Amino acid sequence: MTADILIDKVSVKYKNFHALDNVSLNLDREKIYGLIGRNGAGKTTLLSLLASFAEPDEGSIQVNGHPLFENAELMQQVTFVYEKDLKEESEKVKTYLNATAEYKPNFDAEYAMELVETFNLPLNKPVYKLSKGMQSVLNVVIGLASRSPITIFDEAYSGMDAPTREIFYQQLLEDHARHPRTIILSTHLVSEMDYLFEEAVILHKGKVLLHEPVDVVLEKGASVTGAAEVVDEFVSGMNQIHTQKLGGTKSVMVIDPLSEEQQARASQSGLEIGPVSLQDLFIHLTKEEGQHGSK
Ligand SMILES: Nc1ncnc2c1ncn2[C@@H]1O[C@H](COP(=O)(O)OP(=O)(O)OP(=O)(O)O)[C@@H](O)[C@H]1O
Repeated sequence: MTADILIDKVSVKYKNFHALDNVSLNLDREKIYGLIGRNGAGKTTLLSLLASFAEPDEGSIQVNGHPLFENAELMQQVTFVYEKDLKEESEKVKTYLNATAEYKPNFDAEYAMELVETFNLPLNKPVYKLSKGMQSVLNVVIGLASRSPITIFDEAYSGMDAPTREIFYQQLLEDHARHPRTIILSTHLVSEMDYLFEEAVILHKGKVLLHEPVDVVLEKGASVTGAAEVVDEFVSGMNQIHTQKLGGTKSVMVIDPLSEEQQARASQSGLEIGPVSLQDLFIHLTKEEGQHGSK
């Protein structure tokens, strides 16, 4: 089974505050989604609904055309990986993994053992004695080996060091290619993880600000790099969202898409044109009045 998710006009309220405000999203099966948003944007609230931890106050969520909430069969198809507190877990890693496998219908024990070796996870250590990073690894191993049609990683990597995260990203891409499924990655590590995403969803103050394929997002603007004075002249009058300067070289992100004529002119002037970065676009789109970046 693979899964389509239809989130239709969903709102979640805490007293008068809307954590989610009329959110509609259609998530196609087998894609990898990046869910990004500033602190408090509503990411975990949304993902908790997909994990059936709660029901929306308004609107509905359907998976493959069936309402998700309290649907035991569909809930079995969802794995929600988050920074779970494991300090009460006294059983060994091996026992913990075996126990998890029992309620995950697609769990691949052989793949779990491969991951244990790859990440150097100590099978005979009690779970509560694992370092914070290794506890994240255990959560992530369960997420990958569960092979659930809907797999959600909610900032599940914060404890992991950079080389370990890199192994996770590689495993995720390789296993997704072997066993395509819907994967949602919520993260603040946008520039590190953007290459994993097929589609990006930006949540802002409980609303969907953007939902588009990443390659379309990257065409919304451009980075212009070259000799500072040539760059300055070229981008003059354009909507500039980020500037970096190193010696005489300057790189400016603009969010005007460049015409063919402009691209030709840039290359004649010795300028290098690249895509806009998802992170810069995200910062730009969610900037509050009065907040300034490195411009
Ligand atoms: N139980 C609750 N009671 C009241 N407000 C809540 C509750 N849970 C979440 N909120 C509020 O809802 C908003 C969205 O929270 P949420 O945890 O979904 O954000 P997030 O995008 O995951 O943030 P972060 O990136 O900081 O983890 C926040 O303003 C938060 O304070």
